[in-house]
Amino acid sequence: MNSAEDRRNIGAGYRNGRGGAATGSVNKDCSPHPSLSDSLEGEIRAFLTDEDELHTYDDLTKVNPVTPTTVLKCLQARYRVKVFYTHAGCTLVALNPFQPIPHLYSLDVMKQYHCAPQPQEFKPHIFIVAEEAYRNVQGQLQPVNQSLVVSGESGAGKTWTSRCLMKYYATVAASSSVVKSQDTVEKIERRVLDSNPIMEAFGNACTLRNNNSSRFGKYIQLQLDRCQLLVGASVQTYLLEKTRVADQPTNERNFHVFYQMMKGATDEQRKEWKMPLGQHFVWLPKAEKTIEEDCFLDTVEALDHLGINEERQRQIFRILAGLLQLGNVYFSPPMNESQPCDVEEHSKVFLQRAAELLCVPAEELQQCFRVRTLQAGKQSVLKPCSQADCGMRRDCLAKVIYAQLFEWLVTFINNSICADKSTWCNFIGVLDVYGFECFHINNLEQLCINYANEKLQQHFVAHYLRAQQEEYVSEGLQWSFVKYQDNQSCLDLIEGSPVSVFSLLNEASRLNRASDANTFRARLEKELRENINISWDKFSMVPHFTVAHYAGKVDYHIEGMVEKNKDPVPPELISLLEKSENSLLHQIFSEKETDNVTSKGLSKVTVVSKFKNSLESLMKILHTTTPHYTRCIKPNPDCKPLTFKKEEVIMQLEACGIVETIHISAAGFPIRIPFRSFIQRYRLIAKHSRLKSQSHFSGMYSLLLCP
Ligand SMILES: Nc1ncnc2c1ncn2[C@@H]1O[C@H](COP(=O)(O)OP(=O)(O)OP(=O)(O)O)[C@@H](O)[C@H]1O
Repeated sequence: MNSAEDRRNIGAGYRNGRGGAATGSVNKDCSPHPSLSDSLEGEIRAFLTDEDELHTYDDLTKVNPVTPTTVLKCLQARYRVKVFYTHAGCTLVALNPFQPIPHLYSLDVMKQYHCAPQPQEFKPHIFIVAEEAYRNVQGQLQPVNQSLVVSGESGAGKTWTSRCLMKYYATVAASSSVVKSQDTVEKIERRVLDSNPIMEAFGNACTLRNNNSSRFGKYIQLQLDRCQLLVGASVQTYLLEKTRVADQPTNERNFHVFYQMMKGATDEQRKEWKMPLGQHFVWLPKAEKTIEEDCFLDTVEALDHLGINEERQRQIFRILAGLLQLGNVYFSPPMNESQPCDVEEHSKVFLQRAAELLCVPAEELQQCFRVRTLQAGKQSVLKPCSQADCGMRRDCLAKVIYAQLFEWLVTFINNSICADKSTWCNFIGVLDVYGFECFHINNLEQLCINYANEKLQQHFVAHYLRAQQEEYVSEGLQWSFVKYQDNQSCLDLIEGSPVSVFSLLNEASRLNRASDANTFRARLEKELRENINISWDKFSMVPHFTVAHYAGKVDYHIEGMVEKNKDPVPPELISLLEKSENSLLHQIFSEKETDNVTSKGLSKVTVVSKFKNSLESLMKILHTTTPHYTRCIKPNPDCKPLTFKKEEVIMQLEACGIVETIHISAAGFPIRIPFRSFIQRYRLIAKHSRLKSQSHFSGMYSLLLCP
């Protein structure tokens, strides 16, 4: 990876081209011409001299010259005086304060932005983005539906921002209600907002980078009726990191809900869940740590509001308690290899408790872990599992139960908050997906997460950086192209056809034998070595491949990747769960055959295929909406209040191409209205002007330069 300094130098070649579109004077200055770079250095120095002024730049398009250094300095100056939002052309940059700033998000502030004739004239704020999207729906300009894309790395503030947006709409889109009784409106807003604590309890966890890290992606569609009132919502989730249930990375925690139960249970519940105070659970690391999100009552209250009755809640918590018990079950190798493994003596009590809580016979549960049933023609043959296999089957049971329970909850939430299609006509979508991840060891989970980020970056590039410039050219405007980093070749590497990392992974997953990491690595190298985005460290002993993502290089370990992609569930486990006397568990596993779990326990669809399909559906939705981008920035890696680390920030700014965005925004035409709407709207005032004749317009849109 380049150092921050290197990248700063690359970026420093750009200059502000404000107002330059018409004259074609946008300088993409990548030339090493000494006099040019000298003069740029001079301009930068001159701009930075007036330090007291730097925080006043509400919109980075006004910075001159626009370079990574000048942009960074302005953001730093603003952060110092506790100004956290800044416009960057079409994007809003949100710096995480890492401390509560209540006055910034009060009801009064919401109302101010909502009621202002020109909210853009107010200080930059996430409410401007929210209000702009809302007014676009009111204005019915095509495309009417809106998407608010919130991106940034882990801990940057995406979930926080999404919650804030939802609260905004729950306030402004309901408070003007006169049509519905206060009761109904309150109920739907409340339900929509209550979906957050539930999904966060079950889908978020404390990681090294964020105490409340979302371990899944979500797109929330807020449904608006003809009067732009919030009448419902629906949630689409993406790729829950279910491995965390049975395997928590060092110094990280399991999903919040387990800690909430452990800390918030009443004596009676403790007894029911077989969770005595002080009991150690292997799958509950760092239980001594207390965080804000450990509040069990909030989750229960939200479950109540969403209409999950007491009995259902009991079933949910019993299942979760059963999973915790499973984590304490260990196996020892048998004396004789032809015999199944033994459950370790001190584990037996946990196996018994798990069986009771999951409402399945303990004997059968034990058998499922220790013995595999093989089909030989019409005959079934029983084969003892190795010690490692027993552990894998235990983990697999926990993961499949947790993932299906999460899915059931999301479906329940949707049934509870989704409005009837006849009652809503437009929507505002809020997208909050996990940020780009690069750990010491990365595997399939990180590959999928980073692939999702590549897709979103591509959407931004295609929608804004490329399409906008192409449009100026097609409109016959004089425009010199601003260079940007296009990530298409990285996407081709990951998902392209006929050969890509995903296609090769799927090919290896289809083979009916255990995969070998070195063989897979050799296959990748043979097929993909031409692609500039993939490389290998020749001296590494660990089978891996390195992908150059738009946000940086990531090494992926291959060991276990193919198995993860298959995500097989032994059929015995599913058959056992179908028999559970916990009616929720029984319902989850017997009512429907999900994509990945069939009654035969086999995976029909690989993880990457399923993920790719769900992302493609998301992209289709995004393409039919008007997007609004918010880039959340994490000012320091330690989540310390009001601490701004330049190196951290510059890397994030560069990764999302903020300088290029500012250039294009500054030089371009920020307002675009389709001709038909433009003429409809302004015909009246143009009686004698050329507007009457469409022949004067060559392109699709009226492009307006802001003053
Ligand atoms: N505008 C804000 N005001 C105050 N605190 C904030 C704000 N935005 C974020 N935070 C703080 O930063 C923490 C991390 O934010 P958040 O959980 O939204 O990050 P994220 O980008 O969603 O991370 P991940 O990708 O790991 O889910 C929050 O828990 C909150 O404490």
